[in-house]
Amino acid sequence: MLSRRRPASAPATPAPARPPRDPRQLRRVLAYARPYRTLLILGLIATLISSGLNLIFPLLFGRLIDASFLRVGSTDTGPLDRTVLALLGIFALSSLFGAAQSYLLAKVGAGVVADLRRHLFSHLMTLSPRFFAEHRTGELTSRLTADVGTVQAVTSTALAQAAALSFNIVGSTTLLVVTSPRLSLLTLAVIPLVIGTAIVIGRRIRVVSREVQDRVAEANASAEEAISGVRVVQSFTAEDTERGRYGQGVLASFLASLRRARLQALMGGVMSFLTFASLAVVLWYGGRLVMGGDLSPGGLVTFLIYALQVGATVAALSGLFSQFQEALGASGRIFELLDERSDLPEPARPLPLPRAQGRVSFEGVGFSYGDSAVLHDLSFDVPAGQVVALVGPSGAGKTTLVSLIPRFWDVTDGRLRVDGEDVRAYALADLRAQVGLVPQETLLFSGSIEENIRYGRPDADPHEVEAAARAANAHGFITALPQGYATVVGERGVRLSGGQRQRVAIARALLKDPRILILDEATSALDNESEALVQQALETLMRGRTTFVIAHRLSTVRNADRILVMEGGRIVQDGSHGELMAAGGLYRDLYELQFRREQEERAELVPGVGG
Ligand SMILES: Nc1ncnc2c1ncn2[C@@H]1O[C@H](COP(=O)(O)OP(=O)(O)OP(=O)(O)O)[C@@H](O)[C@H]1O
Repeated sequence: MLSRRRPASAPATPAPARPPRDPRQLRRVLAYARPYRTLLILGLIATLISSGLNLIFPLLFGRLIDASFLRVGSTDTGPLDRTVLALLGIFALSSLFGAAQSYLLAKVGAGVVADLRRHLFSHLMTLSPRFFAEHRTGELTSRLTADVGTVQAVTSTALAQAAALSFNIVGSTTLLVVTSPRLSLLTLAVIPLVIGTAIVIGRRIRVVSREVQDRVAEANASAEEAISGVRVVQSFTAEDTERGRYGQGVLASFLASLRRARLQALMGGVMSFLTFASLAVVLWYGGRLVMGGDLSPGGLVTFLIYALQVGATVAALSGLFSQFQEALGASGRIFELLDERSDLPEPARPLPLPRAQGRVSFEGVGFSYGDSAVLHDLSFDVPAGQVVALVGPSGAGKTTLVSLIPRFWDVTDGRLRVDGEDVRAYALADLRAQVGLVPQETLLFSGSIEENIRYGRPDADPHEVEAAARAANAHGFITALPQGYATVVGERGVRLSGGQRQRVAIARALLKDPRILILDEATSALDNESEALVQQALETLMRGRTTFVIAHRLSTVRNADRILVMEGGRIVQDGSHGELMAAGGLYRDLYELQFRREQEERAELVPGVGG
């Protein structure tokens, strides 16, 4: 793609600013659960029923104890039998509702995650190259996977759990007090201690959790770069460098995870100590009440179970609290992306552009990437159908110039017109539908060759696909493949040669039939036969279209209607090959340096060709 090249000076991914952890975000997250509200409410009801049932069983347990232990020697097992039956019934119902809850809520969670991922991805697709120059791919995919996953729980299980736990805590505390007010006072004294610990340690855990996520995202980003550029890595035998880079990322996330694990262990330890210590105290004091005849043994058991329930509920609530906080962090990062707006504004009332003629005019165009001015005061007019070659030293701004035409970037100064109207007056999609792009490095998507050719016009019929492939000199090699047009090409079309990939890309552009064409000529040499086929295909493609070609080959330059010579972001020469040769200057220098050699090599390779 035109925006592919990121020079060394391009801004590295800035350290992500901490997104505001605004509790209002939760409402935004919950909005994603809205389409599933029926399921959510059913899940909530199931949760409440099952936790309500859980409130009854300690009572029955107490009764069970009194019905057996206090009746040593009695033969009437009736009360015991009935109590056990009731217990079994309650367990059965509670498990049933528990299962219903878990399924219903999982369904909500999965639905929310799917929607959020789709939404986030579709939003990312609207953003401009500027955004992608500032964010690393791995970081973005990590938002799509890890962060969305973190948010999932909140919209489903965590929400229901919070409701159930709150219900539970009110219920079991009330029953606790009813069972024994004096014991309750003692037990409830522990609770502030538990909550205090949970808040203090929980806050640290949240900070560290966020760090874990950040480190994982960074490690992902470097893995992604190394994997997608594995050939470059291997060709530079830079495996160790990459191993080191990724290893460091993994180490950082490992260390952060360890810190989190330590805090979690501390929290768990403190909590369980508090739980068991208060249990011991309750047993001690409760035992004295039973000895004094103020409480039955069954009553003490009932009390103990309620007390345990209260403790467990408080612990669960604190866990839930940190889960909510984590989700708040993750949703912050997600909404940060969702709030990112493309810096390419769409006109409120776009001009229609059914089929452009293809006239392109630059009027005093200037362009800066951020603060660095790259193009200065460019003015020229290209009539429809003309072939313009752009030549100039590296970094002169050729790629930048052509990427203004489909509005990958907007001009900073002046005006760029297509068919006499400012490009910003058209709908972006309409404008881009008129512009075809054949980049230097062909990107084929994973899928069949046919799908790849059809990419720019999904509704094309198979005949049109074939006609485009024929015109691009690709039909021959495609039909020679075992599966023909249905042959699946790898992630980056690795199973095709460079020249074949280019011809598929040319077929793709032909099928789209754009009025304006941008070619970034490949610099890497193809063998002569392949090059001739590609060249021929390109000529077919250029026919009748306004073409801008970033030219690296002499033949392209010489056949162009017009050559724009760029240097330092300005057009320094403008004319045909003959005119520019006659005029002398940069073009002739470039010609002598760059193209003359090509000409000579050719002459040596193929006697009689060249000249
Ligand atoms: N995304 C970007 N952010 C910041 N600066 C950029 C960006 N892309 C290009 N530049 C800078 O803009 C200048 C022009 O780059 P451009 O790629 O347009 O040159 P070019 O003539 O196409 O070079 P080449 O022939 O090497 O491809 C260079 O100095 C480059 O460093």
